[in-house]
Amino acid sequence: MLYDRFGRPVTNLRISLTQECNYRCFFCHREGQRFLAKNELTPEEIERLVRIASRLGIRKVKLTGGEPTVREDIIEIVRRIKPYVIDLSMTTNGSRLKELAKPLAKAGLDRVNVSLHSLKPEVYKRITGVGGLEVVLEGIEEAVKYLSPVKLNMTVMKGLNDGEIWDMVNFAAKTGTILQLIELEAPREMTETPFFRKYFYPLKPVEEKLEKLAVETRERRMHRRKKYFIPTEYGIAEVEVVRAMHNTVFCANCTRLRVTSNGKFKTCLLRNNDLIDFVSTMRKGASDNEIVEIFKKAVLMREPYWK
Ligand SMILES: Nc1nc2c(ncn2[C@@H]2O[C@H](COP(=O)(O)OP(=O)(O)OP(=O)(O)O)[C@@H](O)[C@H]2O)c(=O)[nH]1
Ligand code: SF4
Ligand code: SF4
Repeated sequence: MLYDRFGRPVTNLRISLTQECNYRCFFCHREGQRFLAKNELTPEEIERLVRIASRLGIRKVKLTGGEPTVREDIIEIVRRIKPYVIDLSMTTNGSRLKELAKPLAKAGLDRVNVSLHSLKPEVYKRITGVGGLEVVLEGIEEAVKYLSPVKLNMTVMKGLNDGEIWDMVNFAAKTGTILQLIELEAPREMTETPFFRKYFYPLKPVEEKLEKLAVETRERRMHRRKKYFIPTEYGIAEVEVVRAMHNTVFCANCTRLRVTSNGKFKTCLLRNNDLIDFVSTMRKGASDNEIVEIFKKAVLMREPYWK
């Protein structure tokens, strides 16, 4: 197991497979990547990286984007890396889940997180820039059959979807999914922008209400996020709250290292000076041990963002 200078173990890799996306969500953080040249990692390179990571005790991998399912070789990637991974998940906008849920599960994907910021077609379109809510709902229905758990990611934004939180709680119970309520987040220097001020919707009061209503509460190791079990007319809804802004506990319990789609380690979502290239070395014929050294260097550069 690798530990950083703050005693935080690195147990997860978040691999961005591409910067491309078929949506245009106006608040998109693109996993903290900015203006990268395409140069995407190949399935072989991703497999090699994950195999080396497993030697270092990293057995949880999340595939992200952009939108990971726009890669035509997504099934191959999942199939190649599953042998090294205990918990293999993906975060997706859900637009291709209807046709991909079953083959992805067959290839070895364990679970999926689907962005679902609204149940109203017009609001969904305003947020994603493209619409297509119906297809995503069908994709979620299909995903529940083959992947477990299916989580719904709802980024809550003032004046847009903040009135839909409780509808979404019911929807999660009804569909047997887990709801993640996500507070809008941004690097320090952007928190005073008109954009952020306009849409930031603090989830603390919502969390206090969930706390009161919950029949049970659990705490996850990662980020010490709380999970609430809320009774609804459809049964119990599981609700997680992701509140990263100014949250020192969240960062103190951050156990993930990011990998950019063009082959660099990225130590934190919100930093922009933290990239360590590994793919150039890999492409020059480096040994596994040389890649391990780059891994260690990246882990030693990790620092909690809010502290
Ligand atoms: N600041 C920060 N925010 C994160 C981090 N991980 C996830 N988030 C936020 O949580 C949102 C949802 O993340 P997902 O990709 O669905 O994954 P997750 O919920 O973190 O992971 P699992 O619950 O294990 O599936 C992201 O869009 C971010 O806004 C992190 O390490 N740091
Ligand atoms: S679906 Fe995800 S990657 Fe695509 S634009 Fe929206 S937030 Fe960004
Ligand atoms: S250090 Fe904090 S802000 Fe950075 S990735 Fe980890 S949890 Fe997110």
